[in-house]
Amino acid sequence: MELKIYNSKEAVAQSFSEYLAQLVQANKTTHIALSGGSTPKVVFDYLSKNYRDKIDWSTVHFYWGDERCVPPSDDESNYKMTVEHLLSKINIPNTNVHRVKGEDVPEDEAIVYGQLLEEKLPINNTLPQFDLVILGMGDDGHTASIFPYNIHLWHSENNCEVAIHPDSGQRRVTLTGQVINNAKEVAFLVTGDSKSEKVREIMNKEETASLYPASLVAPTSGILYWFLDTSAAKEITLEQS
Ligand SMILES: O=C1O[C@H](COP(=O)(O)O)[C@@H](O)[C@H](O)[C@H]1O
Repeated sequence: MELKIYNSKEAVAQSFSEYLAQLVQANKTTHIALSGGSTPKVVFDYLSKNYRDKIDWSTVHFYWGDERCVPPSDDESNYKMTVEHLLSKINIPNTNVHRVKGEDVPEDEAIVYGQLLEEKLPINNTLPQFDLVILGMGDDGHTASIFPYNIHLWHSENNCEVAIHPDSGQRRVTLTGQVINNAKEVAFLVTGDSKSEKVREIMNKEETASLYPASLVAPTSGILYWFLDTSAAKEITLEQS
């Protein structure tokens, strides 16, 4: 695990964008699972402004680590956020964008999307393998759409599951642990004060950390990055990091 800490959200976006550009350049095709949330939005803005012509987007295929079960025109849609902040501003073929159909019946879409991953991605260790899974972490320690109260979904034998947001009751389709931990590389993007407690518990390997799905992210490849700003990282103790 590699911890990368920067002074601001913008500096996180800059560093992550450099990392992404190098990864794409090193591969003929790069399959990436995207995250929703506040930090990816800043990263997408940075990429669209600074890497519009510096990345060959035709070699990149985008998927989603989780999606809210709403139509793609809904403000809650992770796909819509990505279109507005990145996809509409770069030159990427539509055929390279593999969205979760949030408007379909969630239980059906979880199966369909799991099959799509098996068709589109290389299979390694009998499972679809992303080159990169980008993750956020909620204030409650959730990642993708696996929440502390339904942490058992992480261990599902399916590629995707339906999860329900604990407060809003909103249904979501989410990747499960077997696919996330099978990725070649996984990168968390986490910023802001409200994340610092959970970041500390996870980084310091405190007993409570096991309650949080984000603590279960441990790709078998061993390549895991946490891109943090100083606000999110402020409670990590030096000797533990
Ligand atoms: O609901 C979601 O939240 C998490 C974390 O988002 P953040 O705004 O707290 O950074 C995100 O990873 C996930 O994709 C999204 O659907």
